[in-house]
Amino acid sequence: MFKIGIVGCGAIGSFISKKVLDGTIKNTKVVAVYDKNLDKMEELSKLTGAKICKSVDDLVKEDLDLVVEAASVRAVEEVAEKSLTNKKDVLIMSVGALVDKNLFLKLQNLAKNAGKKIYLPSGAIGGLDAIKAMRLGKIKEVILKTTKPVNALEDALKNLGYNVKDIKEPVIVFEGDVFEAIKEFPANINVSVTLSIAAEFPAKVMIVADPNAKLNKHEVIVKSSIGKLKVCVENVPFEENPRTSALAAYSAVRLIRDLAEPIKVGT
Ligand SMILES: NC(=O)C1=CN([C@@H]2O[C@H](COP(=O)(O)OP(=O)(O)OC[C@H]3O[C@@H](n4cnc5c(N)ncnc54)[C@H](OP(=O)(O)O)[C@@H]3O)[C@@H](O)[C@H]2O)C=CC1
Ligand SMILES: O=C([O-])CC(=O)C(=O)O
Repeated sequence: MFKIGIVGCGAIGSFISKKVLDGTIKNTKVVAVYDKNLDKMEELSKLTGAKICKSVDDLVKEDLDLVVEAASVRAVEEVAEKSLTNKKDVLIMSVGALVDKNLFLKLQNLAKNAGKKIYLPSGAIGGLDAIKAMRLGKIKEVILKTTKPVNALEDALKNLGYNVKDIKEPVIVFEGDVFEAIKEFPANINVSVTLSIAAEFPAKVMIVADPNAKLNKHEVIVKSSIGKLKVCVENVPFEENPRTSALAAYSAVRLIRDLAEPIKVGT
């Protein structure tokens, strides 16, 4: 039996758990959960039978094959560092944290020394398989244009001083590099960091708030010496958390399920 611990019992953590329970992810059990939100943690524990942990320290001491971080950019350093130090593989959803080169290198070294893996799912975008291959040529430009409904961007927009009720037509609310993008939209644009890590090239990012949009749209463009890639995904958002695309959670489910598969498809 493959044993998982989950930090962050929100939309993605709960979805992964349901896919363990319904057998989409086979021979697997969610054995431990942790969340700073007690209600969500208790709810997920009730659903899965997993042990409620008092802290990340408690969770990583359990007998686990994989720790899933599905909490927040701010949680990543503690969760990943403690997982690897305690000889556990870790899957990171809040990939945005890895925009910090020092953290990226620290975790990479910890993983190497522990003989453990850090998994970064494709999340809410597509095309990383091709981009990773293109990277072996010369990457010239990486662009991500994200369009989300206004309510999906609400927290970040309020912090930036927008009165969200005044947004009546599509507005470009951000244009800049991946480093600024994840700082200003930490819960909305993790994908820009995943993309930049896959390409090993910093993405240019544009974020559009569209009051008429119903879907989370990500348009990825990569220009390289090997060719040009254009991928556009239009994702259904989660009801429980409209900031998050369903595809992001499905991508994590697929990654965990594939760990046990003998045949690997895609780069
Ligand atoms: N890689 C990708 O493509 C994508 C990544 N994401 C990222 O994945 C993560 C999970 O997303 P989602 O499930 O939708 O988010 P949710 O907000 O639905 O769930 C996150 C849960 O984690 C809790 N939490 C936050 N910080 C901590 C912490 N430091 N320690 C313990 N618990 C914590 C939250 O508590 P509370 O509610 O009290 O804040 C909440 O219960 C987010 O960081 C999100 O930005 C999302 C979509 C795509
Ligand atoms: O789910 C999405 O559409 C993307 C997202 O929130 C993120 O990358 O943080």
